Amino acid sequence: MLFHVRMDVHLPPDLDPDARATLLARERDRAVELQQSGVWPELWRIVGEYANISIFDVSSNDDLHDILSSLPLFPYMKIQVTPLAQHPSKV
Ligand SMILES: O=C(O)CC1=CCC(=O)O1
Repeated sequence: MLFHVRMDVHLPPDLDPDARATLLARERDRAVELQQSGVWPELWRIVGEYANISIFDVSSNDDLHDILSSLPLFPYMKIQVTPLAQHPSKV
């Protein structure tokens, strides 16, 4: 099952710089792990925003929820999920 996911990151402005760096490194490691496993085939920065557009390829809604909530930045992101289906005109 494919899902289009938009993640908007809202880190607290007063977050300790070391804690911020550690959090972002953990997020990157987890994102790389999920990309290498094949469940996160697309990850794009939205120009001019601290946000991304991603495609996830997972087995269920629950699987996607578990994956998104495993992200270290999950507490600091607004996430919008759009389930995708086949388009009849796609060649
Ligand atoms: O920077 C972002 O868009 C949030 C994020 C998701 C995966 C990652 O490495 O950063």
